[in-house]
Amino acid sequence: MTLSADNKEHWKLLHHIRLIEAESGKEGLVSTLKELVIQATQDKEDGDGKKKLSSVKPPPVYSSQPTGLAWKAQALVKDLEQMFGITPQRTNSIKEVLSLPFSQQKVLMGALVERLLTGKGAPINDRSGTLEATLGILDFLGPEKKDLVKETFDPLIEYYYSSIKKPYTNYVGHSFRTADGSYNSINFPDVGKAGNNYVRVVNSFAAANEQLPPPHLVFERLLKRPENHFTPHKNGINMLLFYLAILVTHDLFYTDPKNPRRNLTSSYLDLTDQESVRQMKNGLLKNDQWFDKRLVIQPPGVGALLILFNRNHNYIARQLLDFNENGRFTYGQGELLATEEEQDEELFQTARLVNNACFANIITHEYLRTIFGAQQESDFLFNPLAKHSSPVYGNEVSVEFNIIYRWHSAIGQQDEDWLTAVMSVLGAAFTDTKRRQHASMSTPPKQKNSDHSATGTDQSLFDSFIEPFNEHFSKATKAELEKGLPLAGAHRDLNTGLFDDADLVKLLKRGYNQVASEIGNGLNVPASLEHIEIAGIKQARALRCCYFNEFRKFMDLMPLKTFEDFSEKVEVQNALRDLYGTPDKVELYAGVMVERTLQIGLRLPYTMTRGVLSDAINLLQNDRILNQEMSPNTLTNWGYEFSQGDPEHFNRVLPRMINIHFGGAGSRDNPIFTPDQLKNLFVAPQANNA
Ligand code: HEM
Ligand SMILES: [Ca+2]
Repeated sequence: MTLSADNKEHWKLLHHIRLIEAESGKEGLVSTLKELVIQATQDKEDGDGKKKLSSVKPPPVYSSQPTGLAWKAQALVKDLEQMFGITPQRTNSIKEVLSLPFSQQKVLMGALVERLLTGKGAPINDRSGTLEATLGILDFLGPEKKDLVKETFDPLIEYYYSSIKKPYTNYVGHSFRTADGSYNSINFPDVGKAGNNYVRVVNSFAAANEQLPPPHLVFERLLKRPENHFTPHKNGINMLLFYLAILVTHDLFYTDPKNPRRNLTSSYLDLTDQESVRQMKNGLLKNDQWFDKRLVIQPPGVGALLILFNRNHNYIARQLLDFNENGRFTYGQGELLATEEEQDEELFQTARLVNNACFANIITHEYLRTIFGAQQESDFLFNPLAKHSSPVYGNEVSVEFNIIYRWHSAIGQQDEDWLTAVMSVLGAAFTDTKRRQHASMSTPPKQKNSDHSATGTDQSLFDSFIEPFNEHFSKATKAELEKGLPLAGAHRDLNTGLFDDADLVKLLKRGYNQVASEIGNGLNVPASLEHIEIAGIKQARALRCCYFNEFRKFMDLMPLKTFEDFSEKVEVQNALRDLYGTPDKVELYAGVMVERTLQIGLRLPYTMTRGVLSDAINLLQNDRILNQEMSPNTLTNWGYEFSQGDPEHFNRVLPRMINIHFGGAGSRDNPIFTPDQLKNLFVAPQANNA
């Protein structure tokens, strides 16, 4: 009998053999295997007349298709198995394999082992008999075949070993976040912890610029928005998006007023610092309260948005206890939780993670989509968490990202006016603060990367602002202030401490209706931020940040060669020339702010975009909790389901949160946001209709 291309089975086999031969470079395989097939066919015809080659079943359809050599080997081995009947029962066929020259045995065994290992991305069918076949063959090998055993088994040992990743990244009992962000990485528990120094990502090796321009000139000539020169955002992005951005940046950056190298908050998107506003009962937070006093001078819509998360936490905690899945929140004798305190802790931590999952949902479904210019109701989803990673190192924010995340140029007209008013009241206190801060920059750098002596976050600086601020802007009564920090334009119920839903919605709407400013090209930062920006420039210098072009090179971007490449505004090009002389001497702070912008979505300057995306992906993928604990197992079935968003809104959770938590402000006939508005919350309505 000869192999014939007319016979479907033969043809298929020959085809596989040729492919394997071509890819493996093992010449002579075809002829040897041909002989084998002939023998096998005769064997079948002789020994078992009913079973003709043509009656051999075609290879099964694999539910998932591995690619490349692995797939071909898989198909080949399947065919060979069926023809030879290589099973532990068919020892004759195995002997035939062993009678092959050594080089061909290796190829055949290699194909079998490869078949065992073709799980990359596609699940392995462990019922295929391949393991039995391989072991069946090895069973026959005497000591003279030990090389073949080794070649067959080495990859298997390596394979079995490597399916459990080292170092271990998760321990039982570490499902919850710690208050200060430590132990996010089990292996490097200090990484990303509140109180650490900023990381330096880009080392500078260029000569220092000994003629740095005075910071006030950098602000004046490159950053400051000239009076009455507001440029509305060309894609109509509204301030609500930037309120969300402010929550993100406040969660990641909180420079110690006494030490510009140090970050007082954790480097994870974990809605940090909630411990101090806990009720310490039933896992609840105090009504409409938050910890971070820095938010008081922000546009009040930022506080309203944060309250949305506070209310979300309490809603989640109540639901968790209500459902009490598998009795996991019951306490008492014979229960998992012994005391009411343990119940509070378990509920608090679980609710915190569900809330955190909602925050992550909003980052991927609203924030990143907007940055990229996709509609929120869209199939496009840029989700760095989609494939669960096994983060070893954790995340630590850097001085570079602190700079490229300062989007003060985006501030809209209404919020600019608000800030001008705030600064005119608090200005003196603020400037004074900054002066003290600068004095501390001249102290010699600490060698250690964190200061463990600090306990908690010192907010005393902001305490002095609260009273004059309240007097001028929120006008909360003493009784109201006892219920929590003030918010301009909103009042608390004296019994519950809750703000009025309608007040909060008004504040959110102020952001929703307000078009932001263009961000890049320079000359867009409101004048009232002068002191804040100057402090930022000085901080970047004190921390010896790299040059703008060094940062670009680090990010694999072409350095800019001319000042025309920087900004489209001629006055900015000229100012850069006057202040820095040559493009390579432009400092990172100024460079990222004045650069030309992408045309889509948020229209961020190019280098900022590149940096922010690298940062965001590292932030999300290096967070153990976001990668490994966002499951029904940790969040409960209900909690997980809730955090996955509303299928009717492309799995966004934000519309549901607004309707549940600010529900008192709307009705069926007069919803808080119309269905159309809900589809795109981050484009101002006037721009949306344009
Ligand atoms: C809308 C009104 C805003 C106000 C009133 C405001 C105010 C401030 C103030 C006062 C500081 C200095 C804090 C200090 O040095 O102690 C600051 C820093 C900062 N701002 Fe803003 N900001 C606003 C918007 C934004 C936006 C939209 C972003 C970007 C998403 C942003 C990102 C940052 C960052 C990253 C810092 C550095 C934080 C640190 O190092 O602690 N800000 N801002
Ligand atoms: Ca944080």
